[in-house]
Amino acid sequence: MVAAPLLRLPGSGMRCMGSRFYRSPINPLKSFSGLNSIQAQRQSIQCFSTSLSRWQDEVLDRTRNIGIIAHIDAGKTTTTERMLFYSGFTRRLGDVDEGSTVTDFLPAERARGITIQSAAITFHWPPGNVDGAQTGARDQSLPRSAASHTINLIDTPGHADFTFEVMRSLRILDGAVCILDGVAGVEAQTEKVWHQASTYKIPRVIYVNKLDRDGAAFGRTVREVSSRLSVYPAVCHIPWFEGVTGPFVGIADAINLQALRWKEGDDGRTVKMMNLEQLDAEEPSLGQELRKARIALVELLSEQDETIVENFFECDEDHMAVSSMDIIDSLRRCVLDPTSRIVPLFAGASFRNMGVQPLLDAVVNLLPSPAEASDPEVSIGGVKGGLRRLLSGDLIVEQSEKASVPAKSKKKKNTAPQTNPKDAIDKLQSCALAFKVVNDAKRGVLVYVRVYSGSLDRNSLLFNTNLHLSERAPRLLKMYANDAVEVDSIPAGHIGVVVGLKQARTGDTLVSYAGNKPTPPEPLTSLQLRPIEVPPPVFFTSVEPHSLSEEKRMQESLALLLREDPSLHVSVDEESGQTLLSGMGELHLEIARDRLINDLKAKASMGRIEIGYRESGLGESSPVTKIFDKEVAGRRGKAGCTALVQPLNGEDISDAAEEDTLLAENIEGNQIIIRAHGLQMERASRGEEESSPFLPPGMDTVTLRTALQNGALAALARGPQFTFPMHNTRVTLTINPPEHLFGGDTTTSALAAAARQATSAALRELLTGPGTVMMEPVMNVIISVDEASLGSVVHDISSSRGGHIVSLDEHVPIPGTDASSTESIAAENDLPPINPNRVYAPPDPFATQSVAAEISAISSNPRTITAKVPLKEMVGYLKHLRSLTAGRGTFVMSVDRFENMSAQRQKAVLAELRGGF
Ligand SMILES: Nc1nc2c(ncn2[C@@H]2O[C@H](COP(=O)(O)OP(=O)(O)OP(=O)(O)O)[C@@H](O)[C@H]2O)c(=O)[nH]1
Repeated sequence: MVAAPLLRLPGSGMRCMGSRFYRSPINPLKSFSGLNSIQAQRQSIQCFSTSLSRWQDEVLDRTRNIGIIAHIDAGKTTTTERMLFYSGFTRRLGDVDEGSTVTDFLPAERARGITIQSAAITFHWPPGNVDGAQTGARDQSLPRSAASHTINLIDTPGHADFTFEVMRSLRILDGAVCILDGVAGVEAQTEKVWHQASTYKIPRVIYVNKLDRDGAAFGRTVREVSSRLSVYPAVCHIPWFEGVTGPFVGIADAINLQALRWKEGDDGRTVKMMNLEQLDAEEPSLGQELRKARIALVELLSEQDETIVENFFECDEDHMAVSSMDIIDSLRRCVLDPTSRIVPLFAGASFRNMGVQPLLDAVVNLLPSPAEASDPEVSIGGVKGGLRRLLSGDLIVEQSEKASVPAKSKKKKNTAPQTNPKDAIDKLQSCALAFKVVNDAKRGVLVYVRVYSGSLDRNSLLFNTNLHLSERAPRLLKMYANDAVEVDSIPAGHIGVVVGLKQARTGDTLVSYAGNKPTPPEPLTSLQLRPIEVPPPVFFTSVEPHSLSEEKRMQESLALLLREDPSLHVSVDEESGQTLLSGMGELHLEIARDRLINDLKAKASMGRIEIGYRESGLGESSPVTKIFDKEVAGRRGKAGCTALVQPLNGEDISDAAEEDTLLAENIEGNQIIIRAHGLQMERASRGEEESSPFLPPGMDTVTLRTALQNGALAALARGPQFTFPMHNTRVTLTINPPEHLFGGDTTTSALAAAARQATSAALRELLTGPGTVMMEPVMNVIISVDEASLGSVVHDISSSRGGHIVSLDEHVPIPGTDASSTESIAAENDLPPINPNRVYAPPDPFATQSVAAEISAISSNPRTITAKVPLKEMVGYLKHLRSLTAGRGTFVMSVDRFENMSAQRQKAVLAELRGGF
């Protein structure tokens, strides 16, 4: 008996899902009426300024900046495509396998069927416009999904090579949907991204996808969530398998006590919905299970949330009688509470067009608006804290106190004069993070920004605190995947695009400020939003232009690639003149090659992808002085300096700072110290350094410093024995002005050349003295396996691959991705483990007795191996792991550090390199 007609709602039918099914008591169209719009207009005329800010607050309240995170292939792109379709954004369903998706729009992404770049897309859910006509105080008796919301969706890549890209996207999200593959369960990459999201305290909901596939095990996945992600899954949906063991046809919803059945083979807009009684008639066992799920949900929430306990008592302790609104509110409180371990969990099969609309409702109902999101971390002049504290002035006061205490041995004269810190913060007009740079064939370079405070206006001057330069923002856009709408400003909490910036790179902080000075007042110049560390590259390849005339074009394209992706590095081998591109993984470089050659049309070819070994000195050189005196490009240049190289044994940078230190910096695994004895700087009346009798006319200390640093870096790029870049090396350059500077003859190129020659000579000196050693990248590897394969995997790692096991079943922080993740994982580790057998999960219909036993062994006891293994031994490991674990094993890895190689290993690797792989 069919209890409710198959629904095909009028028009596109797309609005119906998000709205009508889940905000049952109202007519969704009513709140969008023209009458409301006229009233809103009148109100805005009466009290423009207050209503404008209220309007902005309301718009912000109806905004969600969310991301989708998951293991590779869990179905992020497929789910995103459905979201775009149901929201009315696209008219047809994109297909990853056909290469017709909206979000993976780069040719390389379409060809490979994977997401490489994050794309930010804006759409509305439920469909409609979020404008003044709709805003107004929210009707508290209705879920938020009763009104249209703006969703800015960042599609993040899932492959481990793009971890940096994931981190970059994560820090601008206010909430996230974590997609799990219902067959594979919780995978290694999921765990990694999950912990990274915990670092930024991002509220999450979980979506178990692919429930239509053979072997899908929803119950097992739920239990894995508790044991491996260390959270309590609040099961809001349970899957509906027709006749218990038949195909997946829909979901039963424990929040609203109803079931949704999608029409088979349809585009997903036609849904049959039924209440509990109707479900009992159609699928009695599912009705019974739904009751159990509702009881479990209310019980779980009661453990965390006082209010739901009161609601429960008001309903005479009847779990079924608690209203769906009370449950949604309770879930929302738990999701937004950073101390809560409850995470709502939903079910679906995006590819079969099932489950996506209720997931969108969950995004709107449960994830935070930008105003509710956690305070983003900033650093300013060496002090870290929340942006809100900065804006209140507290953080900047703390910073100025710190800056005014002179470091014991630090030279004070380089610090710029400080304005009153409160004045500086008053001058801050907006603060934004450039989270993505994309080269668009039609529109040029697009810089995606998330605005955190104030409003980024068209034509404003933006100071880039990473590059220390200002750029004007000539055009602003709101992006809709590949399409764009021009706007005058991007307010706080929103995501948009700045067109026309020539320098800004991914990850840079941009600030605008009052006044017309070229730089903002100190210490705003050092303001950084959510800084992240770029891990060192471990693979490299050479890039060769097809002809000399193509060289310039190739270098421009490489520069653009680097703006897009700061985890790529370009260096030039001084001796061979070869350009080397290095990155995080083989796939990372392959994609870079595709981008360079196919998308940016550089006429160049790339060599073999190789492991990036390093070289390091085994002792100290003696000081080497070089005077460069040559004519370069028709101009005489003369400069000198003394270089000393030493191995770096974990010394802190501050150990090196002395009275005459011009620079002390850690760069790419090395340390550069520059000293200038007796430069005799003269100061201007304002206290700033002005000139020195030794400095050539027009040259300041910054130029001097940069030239010397560049010279040292060029020399460090090539080790004296093995030609690999130097690592773990401290270079100290000393300038004695009367001996090394020669007035007008001292050019920046002469300074750089002198620094390079002196450093290279000091490095060569090592060969006749203590010698050098090759270093190799050693990876921190986390492998997930089942109990049965544990022994063989451990044996393989420790005997065949020369790795050593660090721990079993413990989360070890992954260095190199983010410093603070160490704390967050440690904090997560401190939480008591959750017993998966005490977590509610519906039975898996396809589990036979033996399969069930195996599943329970896996889910109650999945094993995690943490090991340190040389990268060389990990090339092609996935295939091997799969064969050892009957396809179930997964792993993630990141660079731990570079380690000295034994003489024997060094010999073997060199022989292999000479003979080719
Ligand atoms: N059977 C089934 N297949 C699905 C489902 N969702 C996605 N897929 C398939 O799974 C594969 C991976 O899907 P994607 O959407 O590209 O996954 P992704 O997570 O975006 O992958 P990356 O971008 O590479 O990280 C594709 O072949 C999809 O067709 C589903 O619900 N059921």
